[in-house]
Amino acid sequence: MKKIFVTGGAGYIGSHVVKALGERGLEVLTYDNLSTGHAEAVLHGQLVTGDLADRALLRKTLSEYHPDAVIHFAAHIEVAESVANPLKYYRNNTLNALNLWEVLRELRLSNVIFSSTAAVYGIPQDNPVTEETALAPINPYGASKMMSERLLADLAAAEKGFDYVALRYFNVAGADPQGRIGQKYRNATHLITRALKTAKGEYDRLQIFGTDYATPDGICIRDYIHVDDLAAAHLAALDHLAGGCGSDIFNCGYGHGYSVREVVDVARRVTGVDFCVEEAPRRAGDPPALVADSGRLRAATGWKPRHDDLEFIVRTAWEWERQLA
Ligand SMILES: NC(=O)c1ccc[n+]([C@@H]2O[C@H](COP(=O)([O-])OP(=O)(O)OC[C@H]3O[C@@H](n4cnc5c(N)ncnc54)[C@H](O)[C@@H]3O)[C@@H](O)[C@H]2O)c1
Ligand SMILES: O=c1ccn([C@@H]2O[C@H](COP(=O)(O)OP(=O)(O)O[C@H]3O[C@H](CO)[C@@H](O)[C@H](O)[C@H]3O)[C@@H](O)[C@H]2O)c(=O)[nH]1
Repeated sequence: MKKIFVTGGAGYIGSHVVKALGERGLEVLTYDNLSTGHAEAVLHGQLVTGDLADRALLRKTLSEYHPDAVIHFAAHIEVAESVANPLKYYRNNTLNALNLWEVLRELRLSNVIFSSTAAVYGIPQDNPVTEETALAPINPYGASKMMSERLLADLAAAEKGFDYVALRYFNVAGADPQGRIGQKYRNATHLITRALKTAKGEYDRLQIFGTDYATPDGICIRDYIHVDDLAAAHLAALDHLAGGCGSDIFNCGYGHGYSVREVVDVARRVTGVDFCVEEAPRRAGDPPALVADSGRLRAATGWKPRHDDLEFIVRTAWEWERQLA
C-alpha cells in the first residue's frame, strides 16, 4: 500500500489522517470540494478540488492516480441538521458514496476504509457497544451512514477481492499537538469546540442539551477519542487490508463515557475561564449515551491509544482554538 486516495482529506479528521499517512512516507492524493474543508489543512501530497457528485472528474482522477487504497471521509456530519434537512444527508452521504463505490468497481480498485459512526447504533440497550450491536439509527445522519456501510458490505460479498474496513468513530475531538491543524468550521456545533469558543468569548453561554435523560446525572454521555489516535486506527486498518485479512468493521473509541457536564468542567479547568453554562431542552436526534467497546480493533490490528486523556484532548483543542482569528 503506497498510494492512498483520500476523499474529504481537507476536513478535520481527514487532514489528521493525511498528516499521519505523510509521516509514514506514503503518497497521498486528497479529493475535496472544500465545502467545510480547507486547502491549507492538507499538509501532505496533492489536492484535487472536486465534488463526489462530479462522477467524470472522480473517475478521471481515480483512473489516473490508480491508488492502492481509498479512504472515504467526505460527508455532511451534523446530527441536528440531518434531522431538519434529511435529503441533503442522503444525497451527500449515501448517493455520493454509492457513486464512489461504483467508480471503484468500474476501475477494479479495492481496499476501502470508510468513515462510519457510532450514530448507526441509535440508542443501544447496553454500553459499551460492540460491533454486533443491532444497527438502529435514530437520525438521518446515522441512517445515511448505515446505508453506505451496507452498500459496501454487499459489494464486498458480491465481488471477490474487494475488501473494506468500516471504522465506526465515536466522538472525535482534540487537535494536532503541534498546532498545525484542528477543527475549523464556520458554525461549530461539536461540544468541545463550542465550549472552547464560549471560553474565548465567541458565544455568551454554552447550552447543555437535555437534563432528563436516563443517565446518572440526566445528561448525555459520549466517548471522546483524540483525532490522532483515530488517525492511527486508519493506519492500522490499512495494514489490516494490506495483510490480506479481508473486510471488517471496527468501533473506534476509548471505552469511557463522559457527560456533557464533565466535559464542561474539564474545559473550564483547561482554559481557566468560568464560562456561563445554561440548561436547555434536548437537541433533536441525540441518543442518551454512546460508549465504544474497541476490543475488536485492538485485537485484530494491535491498535493502542496514546492520548486516552480528556484533559489532553481538550488542551490540544484549546491550543488550536485560541490561535484562530
Ligand atoms: N467529527 C466526528 O466526531 C465524527 C464522528 C463520527 C464519524 N465522523 C465521520 O468522519 C468523516 C469526516 O468528518 P469531519 O469531522 O472531518 O468533517 P469535515 O466536515 O471536517 O470533513 C468533511 C470533508 O469532506 C469534504 N466534502 C464534503 N462533501 C463533499 C463532496 N460531496 N465532495 C467532496 N468533498 C466533500 C468537506 O469539504 C470536508 O473537507 C465524515 O464522514 C463523518 O461522518 C465524524
Ligand atoms: O452546545 C452543545 C453541543 C453539544 N452538546 C451535547 O454534547 C454531546 C455531544 O454532541 P456533539 O459534539 O455535537 O456530537 P454528537 O452529536 O454526539 O455527534 C458526533 O459524534 C457522532 C458519533 O458519536 C458522530 O457521528 C457525529 O458526526 C459527530 O458530530 C451531545 O449529547 C450533545 O447534546 C451540548 O449539550 N451542547
